[in-house]
Amino acid sequence: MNTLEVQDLRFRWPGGEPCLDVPAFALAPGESVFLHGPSGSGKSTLLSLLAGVLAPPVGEVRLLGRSWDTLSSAGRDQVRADHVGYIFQQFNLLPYLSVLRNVLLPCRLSKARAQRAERAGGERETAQQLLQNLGIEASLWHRPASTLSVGQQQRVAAARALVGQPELVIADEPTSALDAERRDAFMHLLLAACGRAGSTLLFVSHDERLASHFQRVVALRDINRVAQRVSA
Ligand SMILES: Nc1ncnc2c1ncn2[C@@H]1O[C@H](COP(=O)(O)OP(=O)(O)OP(=O)(O)O)[C@@H](O)[C@H]1O
Repeated sequence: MNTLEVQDLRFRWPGGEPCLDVPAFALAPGESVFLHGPSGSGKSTLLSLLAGVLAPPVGEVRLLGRSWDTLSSAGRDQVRADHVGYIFQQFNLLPYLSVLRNVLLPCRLSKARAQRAERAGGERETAQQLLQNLGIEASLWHRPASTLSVGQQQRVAAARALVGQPELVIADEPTSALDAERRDAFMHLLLAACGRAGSTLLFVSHDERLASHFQRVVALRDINRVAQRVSA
C-alpha cells in the first residue's frame, strides 16, 4: 500500500483561476521525494490538500489507504496527528516552551505517536536522541525555543516532525533561511533521521539545487495539468 495517493484532484481558491488539476500522484513507503515549482505555482496548496487541511471539491487523497473525505474534521485532525509530521516554512515552534517540550508535543496530541516513542525506548529518550542526531546539544534542550538560532530552530522542528515515527513527513521550504553550507548539513541530517524512522519524506521547495539529495524528483508542472495548459 502506498503511503499517499492522489486521484483526479482539482482545486481552485474562491474567486480564483484553477490552481491544481492532478490526475495521479503517489508516494511509496519510505521513499524521499523532492517536489519543486516556482513561487505561486501551488506547492503549499497541494501540501494542504495532501495533509487533509483543505478538502478538494473534486478528486480524492488517500493517506495509508484511507480517504480524507471519509473522516470528520476532528477525525482528520487525529489522523494527521497520528501519521503526519509537518515542517513548516516558519517552523511554528511554541516560543516559550523548551526545546524538549516542543519536540514532545506530537506525543501529547497523538496516543499512537506516544506509544511508538515509548516502544522505541521512551518518549523523552526518543526526543533527546532525535535532537542529538540533528546536532542539537543537551545544553540547549531546556532553553525556550525562541532563544535558539534560526538554523537550530529548523532542526528542532525536524525533530518534532519525526518523533513517534509518523509514516509521512511533509516539509514545506524548511531551508529557506539557511546558507548553502547549513542547508546541505540540514538535508543530510533530515534524510538520515527519516531513514532511521522509516518515514516517507515529501520535501517541497523552489530551490532545485536541493534535488540531488532525493531518491525521486518531481516538477509540479509535470503532475499538474493546469500548469501544462498555461505553458502550452
Ligand atoms: N488562502 C488563499 N486564498 C486565496 N488564494 C490563495 C490562498 N493561498 C494561496 N492562494 C493562491 O494560490 C496560488 C498558489 O499559491 P501557493 O501558496 O500554493 O504557491 P507556492 O507554489 O507554494 O508558492 P511559494 O513558493 O511562493 O510559497 C497563488 O496564486 C496564490 O495567490
